Amino acid sequence: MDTILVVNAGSSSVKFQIFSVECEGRLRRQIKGQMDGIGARPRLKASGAGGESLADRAYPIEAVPDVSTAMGVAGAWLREELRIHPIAVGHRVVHGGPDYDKPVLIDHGVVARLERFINLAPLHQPHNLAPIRSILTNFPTLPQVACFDTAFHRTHGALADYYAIPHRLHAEGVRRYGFHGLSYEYIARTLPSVAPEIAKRRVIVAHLGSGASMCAMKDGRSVESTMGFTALDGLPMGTRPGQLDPGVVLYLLAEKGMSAAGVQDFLYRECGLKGLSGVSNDMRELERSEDPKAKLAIDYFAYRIGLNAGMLAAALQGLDAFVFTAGIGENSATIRARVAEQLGWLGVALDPLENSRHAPLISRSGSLIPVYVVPTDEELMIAQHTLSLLMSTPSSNPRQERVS
Ligand SMILES: Nc1ncnc2c1ncn2[C@@H]1O[C@H](COP(=O)(O)OP(=O)(O)O)[C@@H](O)[C@H]1O
Ligand SMILES: CC(=O)OP(=O)(O)O
Ligand SMILES: [Mg+2]
Repeated sequence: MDTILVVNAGSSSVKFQIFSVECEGRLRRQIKGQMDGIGARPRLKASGAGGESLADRAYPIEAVPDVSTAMGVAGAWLREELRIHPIAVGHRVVHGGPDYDKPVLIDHGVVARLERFINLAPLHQPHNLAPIRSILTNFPTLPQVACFDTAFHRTHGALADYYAIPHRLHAEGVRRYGFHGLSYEYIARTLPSVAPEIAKRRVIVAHLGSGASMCAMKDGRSVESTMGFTALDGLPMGTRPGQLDPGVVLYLLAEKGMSAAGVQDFLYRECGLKGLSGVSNDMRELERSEDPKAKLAIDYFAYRIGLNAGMLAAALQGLDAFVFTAGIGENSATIRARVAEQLGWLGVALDPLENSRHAPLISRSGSLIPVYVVPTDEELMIAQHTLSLLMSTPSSNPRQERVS
């Protein structure tokens, strides 16, 4: 059986999936797993196509100290115990910079170019590149494909690409990229089947997970996004503040004597829902908490989503539908209801029963703007890109280069 391994490496976890390549290039998910708690309480969990558990193993902290090691452990489990030898590996890479507007076959030159963006995505890029390097070293002939979070947004116009700073900085890459593009691309490709009446129209998609952003889409293409040069901008997130006056950064540097590295760490790890609530970065815990600051963090999250939706509706010059996706968007009826309240002025009216059931369409029949919940699937998107790139690049010839 020909299989594709998909790797989505985050700051403290490595998620992976195995897809089999069926006839006519169809993909079927065979295994879904993750190694999380890296550096704290490492645990490998995996399930098969029917949801049955294939592994649930805890490791001592020193056995899995980093993402690279985690990838090695998960890879050894797939190869040695399940005898899986993929024909290719597809990776999520968060930052592709100005040059990559589509997935690319990886070689050492590509890795060197992507290393330039490590400081622009410090929570993600180093972890995205670690498994790529480790596979390049250990299986140099195994084709690897990088799929970028930024690529989907490269269709946005020049006005959406600029900051009001001197042109020379734009020329060297200081631009508004936007992220979560693999998720938005999946939603754009899925809308024609789940909601054909709005797929070609003006849609705001809210990807609300640990990282959170919104994308203004028209005819399935990105027109605007709340994220910019880095994945810090826009909505408040688990540990990132979202939109922030750059004067705050100057204050931290000049008045608080923080170093650049200290500010980076602060902005990526200490702010957002965690900083504002002082309780947790996890929305489930905030929803359970009685602490008034947890309530404030939830209010702030919903308020900022409402404000940003107004901005994106202006970019689209109107709005025909709103879509929720990702961990919070797919699972939290409470947050969806709070966001819908913020969008009431646009004519959004939720159906509480459909919302509590996480139905695909959660607005009332009279709602001026229909509201959908569409589960995202970044991994399937990566597998599809990987397969099509392999098929269109004869030199990568996966069947000849299979590792055994
Ligand atoms: N049932 C739920 N209710 C509220 N929030 C949830 C629920 N399930 C997951 N979440 C939230 O989803 C977020 C993680 O989303 P996810 O898309 O998996 O993020 P990432 O891929 O960036 O790690 C966490 O904040 C988690 O609390
Ligand atoms: C880009 C980004 O914020 O990704 P994630 O939501 O996976 O942290
Ligand atoms: Mg994510």
